[in-house]
Amino acid sequence: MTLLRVENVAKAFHGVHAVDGVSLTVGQGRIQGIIGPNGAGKTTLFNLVAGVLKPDSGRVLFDDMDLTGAPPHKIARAGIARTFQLTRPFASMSVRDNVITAALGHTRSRKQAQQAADAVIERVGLQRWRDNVSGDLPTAALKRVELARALAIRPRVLLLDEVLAGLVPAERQPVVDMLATLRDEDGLTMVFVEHIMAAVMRLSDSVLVLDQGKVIADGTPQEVTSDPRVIEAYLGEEPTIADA
Ligand SMILES: Nc1ncnc2c1ncn2[C@@H]1O[C@H](COP(=O)(O)OP(=O)(O)OP(=O)(O)O)[C@@H](O)[C@H]1O
Repeated sequence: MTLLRVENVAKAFHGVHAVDGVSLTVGQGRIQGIIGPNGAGKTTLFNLVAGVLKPDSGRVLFDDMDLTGAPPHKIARAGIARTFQLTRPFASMSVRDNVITAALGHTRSRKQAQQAADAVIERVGLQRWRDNVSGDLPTAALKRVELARALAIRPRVLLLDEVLAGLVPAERQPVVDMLATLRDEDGLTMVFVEHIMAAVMRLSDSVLVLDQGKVIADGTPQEVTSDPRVIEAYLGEEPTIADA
């Protein structure tokens, strides 16, 4: 079953076609990777789906609801959550309060929000940091807080924007394993933008490749990484293909 359908969306900034007629369908319980060189339009595409930006044209459909141009809170309430490339927790709040605050977007009951937050904190392995002030956390833990905040609204689709960026290789593997578990055990549908190709290869059911706002390839990880256009536009210049 298709859960998220992006139809021919476009967005230009002062004449720069950041996203130029991109379509995408993501089935329930699938993981969709998005790759491409810097400036390809990946983050802009996320922002169009999450309601941070309104498309100039095209549509965003989620579970057959037309969410095109809807504000971020409405999109979150419909079941689409996102993480940001740069983490954005409230620095002076504890990890637990940060996650409770996010959970309150889903429920008005403080007790339910606390229970949801505690469950999510355990799910992402943040128990030892639970009562720490978020601003004091190392990057790897901050990334998990970002993930926990997104999961706290109990999304049906999770948009992950470079969740592995800033992590050393030893820190990446547990996060990749966690994402695989979220799909395999919780049936969570994910769309993720990532430069670490080992993670893209391991996690993606399907990969969309963007270059200069356009789709240049769409297929299985094996198909797109052997596509000469993708090698020329992206992989050839990036040493990350064999990175762990
Ligand atoms: N708010 C904005 N105002 C003007 N131009 C923008 C804005 N956001 C993005 N752009 C431009 O749109 C194009 C696509 O940018 P975008 O950030 O979506 O690419 P990206 O694929 O996410 O890149 P990266 O891998 O570096 O994060 C770039 O040329 C960028 O400069």
